[in-house]
Amino acid sequence: MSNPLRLALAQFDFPVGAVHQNAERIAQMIAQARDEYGADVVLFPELALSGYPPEDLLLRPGFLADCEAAIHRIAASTQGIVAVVGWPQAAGSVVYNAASVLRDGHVSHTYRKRELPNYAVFDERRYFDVDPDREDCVFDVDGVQVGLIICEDLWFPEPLASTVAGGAELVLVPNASPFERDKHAERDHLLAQRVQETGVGLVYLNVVGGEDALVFDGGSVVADGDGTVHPAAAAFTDQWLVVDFDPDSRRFNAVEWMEDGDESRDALAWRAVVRGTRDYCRKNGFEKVWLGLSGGIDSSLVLAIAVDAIGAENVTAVRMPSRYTADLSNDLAEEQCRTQGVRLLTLPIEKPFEGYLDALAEHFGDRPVDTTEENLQSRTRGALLMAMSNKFGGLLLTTGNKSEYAVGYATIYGDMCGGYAPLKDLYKSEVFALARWRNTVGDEVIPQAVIDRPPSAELRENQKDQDSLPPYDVLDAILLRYVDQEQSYDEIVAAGFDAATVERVLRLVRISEWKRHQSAPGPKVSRRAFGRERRYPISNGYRG
Ligand SMILES: NC(=O)c1ccc[n+]([C@@H]2O[C@H](COP(=O)([O-])OP(=O)(O)OC[C@H]3O[C@@H](n4cnc5c(N)ncnc54)[C@H](O)[C@@H]3O)[C@@H](O)[C@H]2O)c1
Ligand SMILES: Nc1ncnc2c1ncn2[C@@H]1O[C@H](COP(=O)(O)O)[C@@H](O)[C@H]1O
Ligand SMILES: N[C@@H](CCC(=O)O)C(=O)O
Ligand SMILES: O=P(O)(O)OP(=O)(O)O
Repeated sequence: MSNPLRLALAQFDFPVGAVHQNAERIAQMIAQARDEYGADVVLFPELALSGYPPEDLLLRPGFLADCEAAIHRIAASTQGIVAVVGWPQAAGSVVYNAASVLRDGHVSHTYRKRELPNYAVFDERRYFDVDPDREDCVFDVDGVQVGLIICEDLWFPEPLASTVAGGAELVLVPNASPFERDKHAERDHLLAQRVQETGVGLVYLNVVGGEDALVFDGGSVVADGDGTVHPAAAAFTDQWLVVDFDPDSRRFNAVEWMEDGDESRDALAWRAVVRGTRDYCRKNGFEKVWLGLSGGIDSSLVLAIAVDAIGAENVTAVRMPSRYTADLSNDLAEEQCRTQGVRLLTLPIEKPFEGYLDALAEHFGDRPVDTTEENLQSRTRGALLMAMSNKFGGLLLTTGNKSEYAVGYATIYGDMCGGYAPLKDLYKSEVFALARWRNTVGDEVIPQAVIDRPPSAELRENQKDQDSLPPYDVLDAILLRYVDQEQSYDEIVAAGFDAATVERVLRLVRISEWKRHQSAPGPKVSRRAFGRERRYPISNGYRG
């Protein structure tokens, strides 16, 4: 009979680039895991020391040297416990995505990741090398053989199989796996499969927190050697997870483990956009946010996200009526702010808009009114909102959704003004669904009338989105196939969509690439987000 091994897993946020602060925190956490939880082993997420993804910071020799110095400082303070810490390890002219085993004041082992993800949001081969020796990492902790692999290694059978062949009874897997709707089920399936292949106990620890356009959900999990995958830890929640591993049965027993209350797709998506917004503000030094509130669904949802993210007292909504703004728009904006306790300012745009028109009149002559004047209203709002954020501080949130970004249905330097776009990776149909879901939790923060009214830019008399775009259910279905699933024009038409509509939508997506290149970041929620994941050329001759 062997004694159980106590493991403390640090499901926390380790901000990118904050090497010194991360190192200090990691050292404190190691002591806490030992003293408060009596842990034998404490595990940190992938590249916890540098944060993930450190991107081109990895090209700076000084950054790599700081990481190396920090890992040795942490090691020197590690006594009475084994700590596993992820960091970027430079060795001559190459860099490894590494995790080191720290104990008794020194680095006892360093494992180098073998499978470097280079797809979707990942570009690890730009920065890291694979060690040609591909050595496994297995170390002894109180008679238990503990193995170590890193994130993508688990998605291939070989690294785990060879670690187990090297004697591991328990394998630690630190991760930096960004949130994506539907990924949880895939992860659980993967873990079950690997455990069934090897019979080893598996610890999957994921980092948590928003980092620009990525949000890491945590959602860490352990799997027994007999194939049982335990319930995941609460997603988007910073917490210590403490488990005992029994080497005889190869089973885990939770000591401290908070699970999710609601793991539905909408609940997770909500928490992703809220966490992404909160962490973007926090990591960039913003306590307060601004937004233009129109009485439409997008700005209404962004308001609710902002309130959940940083608190009603830190949000200012601005309604900015024009000659085309319906009374209902102004009333609904007021109702939302009242329900949520948000400060509402009113800044009519009529006068500055008139001023622009006057200034341009001589040059425009008798040219007919067109989208120029429509966009000018949006730009007037953008200029005023940026002025408010300049004068009083705070971040302007921009309210565009994935459907609008896809087809360029937004005014550049107008409503696209702003530093962060919470809805950027949610199609309009998903915006509606999420608004309905949010209303099921507590107060009805998005008035039903906002959900029911037809979307409108209100930039001309009686304007409706549907005058210029296909109905959103059709548009989003085409976009999902074209953008998220990489289907061709022929495939989409073969699926039953009207050929002329498909051609129009695909053309709009193509010609608005330049707008997306200039757009604010927003949290990835889907399998194929614009930005670092879907990188298309602006000048692009491909049709298909
Ligand atoms: N969400 C909404 O409901 C909403 C809000 C505002 C505007 N809108 C709509 O969005 C549309 C915006 O109109 P728009 O796109 O013609 O105006 P825009 O001003 O956003 O973009 C047009 C301008 O972009 C520039 N441009 C075009 N292609 C370019 C390229 N490849 N590289 C660099 N610059 C380039 C040109 O200078 C052109 O004047 C309008 O139909 C408006 O009603 C919708
Ligand atoms: N009347 C308005 N008051 C404040 N903010 C507004 C108003 N109209 C539009 N906005 C802002 O612009 C975006 C995009 O508007 P669409 O209605 O989608 O064109 C909106 O979300 C507000 O932030
Ligand atoms: N396939 C992995 C790769 C992550 C990584 O190696 O960082 C994921 O998405 O979770
Ligand atoms: O951007 P909003 O809030 O004005 O929503 P809609 O475009 O649906 O009117």
